[in-house]
Amino acid sequence: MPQSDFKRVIAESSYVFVIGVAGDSGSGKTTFTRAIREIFGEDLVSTFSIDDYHRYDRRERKALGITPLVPEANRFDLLEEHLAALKAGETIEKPVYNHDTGVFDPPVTFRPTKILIIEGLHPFITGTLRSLIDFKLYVDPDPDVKRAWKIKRDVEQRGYSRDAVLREMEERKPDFERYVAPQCAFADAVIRIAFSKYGREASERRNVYHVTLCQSKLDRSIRDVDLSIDLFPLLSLSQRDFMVEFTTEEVGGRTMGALAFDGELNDAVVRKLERNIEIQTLVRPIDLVESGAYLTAGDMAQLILAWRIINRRIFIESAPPGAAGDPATLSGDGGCGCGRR
Ligand SMILES: Nc1ncnc2c1ncn2[C@@H]1O[C@H](COP(=O)(O)OP(=O)(O)OP(=O)(O)O)[C@@H](O)[C@H]1O
Ligand SMILES: O=C(CO)[C@H](O)[C@H](O)COP(=O)(O)O
Repeated sequence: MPQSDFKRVIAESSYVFVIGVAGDSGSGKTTFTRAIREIFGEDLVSTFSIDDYHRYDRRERKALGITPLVPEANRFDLLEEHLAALKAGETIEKPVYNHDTGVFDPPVTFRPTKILIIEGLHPFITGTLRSLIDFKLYVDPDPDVKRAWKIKRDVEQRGYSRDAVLREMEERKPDFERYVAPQCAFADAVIRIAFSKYGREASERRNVYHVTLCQSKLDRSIRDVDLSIDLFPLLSLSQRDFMVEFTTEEVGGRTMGALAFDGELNDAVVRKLERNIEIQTLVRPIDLVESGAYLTAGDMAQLILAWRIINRRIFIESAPPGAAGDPATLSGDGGCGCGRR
């Protein structure tokens, strides 16, 4: 496929490309989904949370003594049915779980766009769901990062006390380990986030984290895809600390490439990468940071993931019928190395 055709091909194709984002509550799924939506353009991307497919409202869960992480507390059969319909380009009547009230609002009409992102606790839990998702991402912050994020959000924005947040996190832990964490074995990419090696203050004040992007290996090379990172400006312009490291890791019984970043990078290092994504998506401008500013390890991971998603979408378009599934996505068999809680 020639460069710059990505957005046109997507718009003209009937294919609905589904991205699934899995992770615990407060792990950064919504934040990441928002960034991907910005990169691809609001017109191409729609998204919903699979919290809408809870079976019980908050009071009922309390009466039953179960958490929303237990599979039985969710309507995966309905989610499978709806996702299949959306992939076929059909409109659904989607349930709505209201986090402010803890009960269900009336269903809403939901129309798919050419890129659909579903995010939540269990997007990869059944084989049917996995087969309907084209790109699977598992978001995995370290426990102390997740605790800090969740306390900040739930206390400041949702009106809970610090103790209530900590108590709930503790109560959910066993179900998280049992039902959510094992899904990372099915992910094409896992993002791990830890506090920065340059100090927790850098994380809390400037959003600088140590981010590791674990990706399944591609079994093919793709024409017209160029992941350009320019190291020259890093050597000549950067005045801040930065590190990049590549290792291989066992994740969910598979070997994944793990690219770790920490610190802040001069924006010139990724200008070529931004421009390449721009040329492919026709979304302009893709400017994660102002010129002369610094971008964080998290921004870097988002850009690389966006590129990886573009690769997958291009592959589907150019692959012969029946070859669209990436073998790497189908090999997960539990026993995951993530979810280190
Ligand atoms: N990459 C990030 N960098 C800094 N802070 C982040 C990042 N991702 C998430 N956070 C912080 O963590 C909080 C929770 O993130 P977010 O709402 O994206 O999580 P979630 O997984 O969607 O949670 P839930 O499922 O409970 O809605 C955010 O309010 C934000 O403050
Ligand atoms: O895990 C969660 C979100 O991913 C929530 O705990 C779940 O959706 C229930 O929501 P609430 O606590 O608002 O009743």
